[in-house]
Amino acid sequence: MNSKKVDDRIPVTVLSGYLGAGKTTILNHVLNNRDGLKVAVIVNDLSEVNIDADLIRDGGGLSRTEEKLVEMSNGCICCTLRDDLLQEVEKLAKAGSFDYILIESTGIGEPLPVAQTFTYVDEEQDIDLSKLTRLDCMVTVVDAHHFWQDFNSPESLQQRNQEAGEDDTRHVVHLLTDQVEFCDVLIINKCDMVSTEELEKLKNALRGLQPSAKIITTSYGQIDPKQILNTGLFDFDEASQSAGWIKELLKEEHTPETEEYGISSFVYTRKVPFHPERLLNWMAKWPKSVVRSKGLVWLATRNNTAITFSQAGVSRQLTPAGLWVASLSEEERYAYFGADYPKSPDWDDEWGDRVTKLVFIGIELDKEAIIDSLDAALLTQEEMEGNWRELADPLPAF
Ligand SMILES: Nc1nc2c(ncn2[C@@H]2O[C@H](COP(=O)(O)OP(=O)(O)OP(=O)(O)O)[C@@H](O)[C@H]2O)c(=O)[nH]1
Repeated sequence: MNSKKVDDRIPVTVLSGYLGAGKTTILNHVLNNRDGLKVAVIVNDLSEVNIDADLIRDGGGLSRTEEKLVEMSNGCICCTLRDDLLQEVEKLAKAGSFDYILIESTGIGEPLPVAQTFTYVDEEQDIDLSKLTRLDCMVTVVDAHHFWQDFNSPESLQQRNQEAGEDDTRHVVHLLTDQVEFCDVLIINKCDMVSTEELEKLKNALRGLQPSAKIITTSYGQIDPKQILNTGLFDFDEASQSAGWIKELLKEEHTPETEEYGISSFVYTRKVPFHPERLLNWMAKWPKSVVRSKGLVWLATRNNTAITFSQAGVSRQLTPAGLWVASLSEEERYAYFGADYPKSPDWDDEWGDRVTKLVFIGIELDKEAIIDSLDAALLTQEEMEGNWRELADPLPAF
């Protein structure tokens, strides 16, 4: 007897990617080459008028009787329309008449919360999509022609009138980074608009940001549908850890330089705090070769607070991440963690878990110059012995 378990859950592919990257073009191409699959399509548009839905209705060749196009407008499926997405997908899956669900997210949508919708049980609505559906593939589409312009832009979505709501303070580069760092397949579209050399450079940089995804290059979305349908690629834990900076941080052994694809990355680790003013001066003269960096920073003047450092393109941020475990009293540690408080691998008797640990990803990185200039921003021996509170600190209070 064949004991192989048949997975009868309906597979789902989600397309994300910044505005105008080519999601609808790809979707229509895939629909026109769907090889008999009965497909339900969900198209999400931030505005009231769902233009993409019209384009798919006109260009996707969906059967009016056997297939379905669901429009989700006036919001984003990763936030305001999340509940509606749950309900729509549940309805489609329960209908039992489709072989596949294809979702096109809005250009300003983040893929991670959409993926979570398929993997977590929604207690409030009592919907567990993981019983009905199988998230097959998270796809991010990148515009080869516009990528660098957007990635290097200091603009926020609000400045471009593209925000999801009044409290949406995201910058374009953060959105692009979130989209690229969370996917199984990365489609570089509009390759007709760049030279071979430019494309190679872009591919290298994207490979550094996202080392796990399959990268496909195309023009006008002319991909083989098999590359994004029934791939079996999605795995939540893997996707959550697929960003280049996480991979580098988790590596047990740091291979000195990965010259593969011309990209290199390294981790800068120091158990000496930074002088805040010198660190800010260093950040102001940002090394152009660095595409992405992220990690934790130990600042002398904020000795109790671990600080997250995140850079993508021209955007650089220092934000509080929480207290160092070492800054807590024994009673506080007990209250937070019980008898066994976590000791990170970087723990030492003098400073506990305080550490600076930064991942740098870039093209043709001058690693030694970066390390030397960062070292010059650490406290000197003399400063280590002085009063840290008196050091110049231009950062705002957290
Ligand atoms: N030159 C060129 N143009 C393309 C390519 N792919 C799509 N386009 C054009 O780019 C524009 C945007 O494409 P869409 O497929 O609508 O992009 P989208 O990501 O769905 O856009 P939004 O829904 O606004 O986020 C359209 O005018 C397409 O015809 C391509 O590979 N090369």
